[in-house]
Amino acid sequence: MSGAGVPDFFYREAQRLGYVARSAFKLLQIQKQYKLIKPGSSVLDLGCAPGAWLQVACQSLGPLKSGGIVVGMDIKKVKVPPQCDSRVQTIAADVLNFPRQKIRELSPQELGFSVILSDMCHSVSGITTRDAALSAELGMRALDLAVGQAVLSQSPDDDNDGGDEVPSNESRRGVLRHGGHLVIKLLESEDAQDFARICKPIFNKASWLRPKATRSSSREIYLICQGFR
Ligand SMILES: C[S@@+](CC[C@H](N)C(=O)[O-])C[C@H]1O[C@@H](n2cnc3c(N)ncnc32)[C@H](O)[C@@H]1O
Repeated sequence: MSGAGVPDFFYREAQRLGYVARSAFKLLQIQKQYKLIKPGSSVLDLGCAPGAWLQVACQSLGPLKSGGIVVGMDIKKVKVPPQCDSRVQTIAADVLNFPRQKIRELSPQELGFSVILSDMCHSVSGITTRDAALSAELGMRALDLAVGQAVLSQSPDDDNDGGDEVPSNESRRGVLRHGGHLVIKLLESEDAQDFARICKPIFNKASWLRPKATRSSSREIYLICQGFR
């Protein structure tokens, strides 16, 4: 629905095409422009409910015989939606607390994922600074899960003064494969700009996208990071 409660173009299109939510069109646009998911890709979809990105990710893998896998995680229980095949599985868990090693174990041969998508967000309170801080917390968890603390601690934005607990080997290693891609949803803010500063040196390319299906009232923006170094 649109903000005024009137079904908008993307809502009607989602219904017509069998997508469980209009958000499908955001990932469809990302796929059209960046072609991140390829036949055989292993995809981790963080914040996957109600499952529209699972549908688009599964379609992007191509026919069943091309292989690939899509693992969706959400704090809510998610039923694998229609149009998805046996390559899609979902897990109900809080991404902020779920152990990284358990996520790795869900990837093919425990080698990590080739694409990590984070569309996670809290329900918006309307308090701009609070919403931006919560969005940055979820975005930072996605980035940390993907690249690991070993990489983040080399970032010029890392403010670790040496007094923090030394991370275990496990937390130092991310679950994104080298050459892999990461998409993070954020709300526009100063914090969001820090993500680009951190990601530019550790990926071949990092760029911002505001998909056409984003509602005009929303401050959401996606950081598209390609080619993990
Ligand atoms: C905008 S929705 C995602 C829509 C989804 N990409 C789709 O197309 O169907 C954001 C999701 O993030 C989830 N979320 C928020 N915080 C989370 C957390 N800590 N762990 C897991 N999921 C979380 C919410 O439950 C919500 O379902």
